[in-house]
Amino acid sequence: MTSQTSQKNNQQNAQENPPVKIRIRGLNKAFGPKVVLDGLDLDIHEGKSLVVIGGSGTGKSVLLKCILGLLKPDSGSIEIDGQEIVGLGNDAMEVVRQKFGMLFQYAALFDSLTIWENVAFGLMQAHGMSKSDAYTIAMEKLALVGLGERFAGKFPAELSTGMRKRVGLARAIATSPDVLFFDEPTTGLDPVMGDVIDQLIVQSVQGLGATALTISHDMDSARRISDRIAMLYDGKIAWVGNTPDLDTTDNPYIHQFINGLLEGPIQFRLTGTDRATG
Ligand SMILES: Nc1ncnc2c1ncn2[C@@H]1O[C@H](COP(=O)(O)OP(=O)(O)OP(=O)(O)O)[C@@H](O)[C@H]1O
Repeated sequence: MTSQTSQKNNQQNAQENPPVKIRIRGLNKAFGPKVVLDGLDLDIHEGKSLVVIGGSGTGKSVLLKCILGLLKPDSGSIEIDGQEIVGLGNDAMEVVRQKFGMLFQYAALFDSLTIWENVAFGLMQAHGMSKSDAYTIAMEKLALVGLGERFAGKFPAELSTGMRKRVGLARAIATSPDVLFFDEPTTGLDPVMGDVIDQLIVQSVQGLGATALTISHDMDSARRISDRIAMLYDGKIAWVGNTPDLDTTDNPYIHQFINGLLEGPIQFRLTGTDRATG
């Protein structure tokens, strides 16, 4: 093999298998007798967009909150850039969170702040930027999500749900974070606006070269925004793979979930109080 060929192969491998940005091993979380995460393992590769899918109450939000340091796992490991974050104190976790941008399910904007102030908030608070510099960046990010200057001075209550989501996205990318988290990004949106938000998410993640983790039960959206999909069931990852492989895998959990079938290994809960056992 020539050195050129070998270099090319190495580049290909590096593209296919970028380093792991977030490494989760043996993650456990229970609330009283209710086991939600049960020895969960997952790798999220740098610069890739991974969507965690799964039915209601399977623990997607609990997993996200553990990674964000908002919930303390009972045991297990979460490494971000090789740094263990389980057990970190508040101050140290705050420093880790500076790498993060987050779009919450209902955008979670501050009602009393204007649109540009919402976008600029993290730049000024966590990153100590001056008001005028933060304003300039906020306007750039708002323009990226299709919101012009005339929206800057409005308040969240004056905007539609879809526009608030765009503002939430502008805020999430304002600090040019390494890692972006999206919590059910299309919930509450009509299909057209859902599609628009998905496209903006893809553009934003690619534009920043960020690693993205999304939790969702909207399969159309999950397919649009992901490179990889992981399915959470019964406290563990029941399947993880490249998005195009969703349709060819013979994994029975994926087959049942994406086709919305009643028959299969997934046990549907009617009470919401007992843990699935299938
Ligand atoms: N703070 C808490 N205290 C007690 N139980 C909790 C707490 N947070 C989550 N749970 C329970 O953990 C389980 C998983 O919840 P979670 O919100 O992670 O599910 P989910 O997969 O995100 O569901 P959905 O798609 O409906 O949002 C649920 O049974 C929920 O009631």
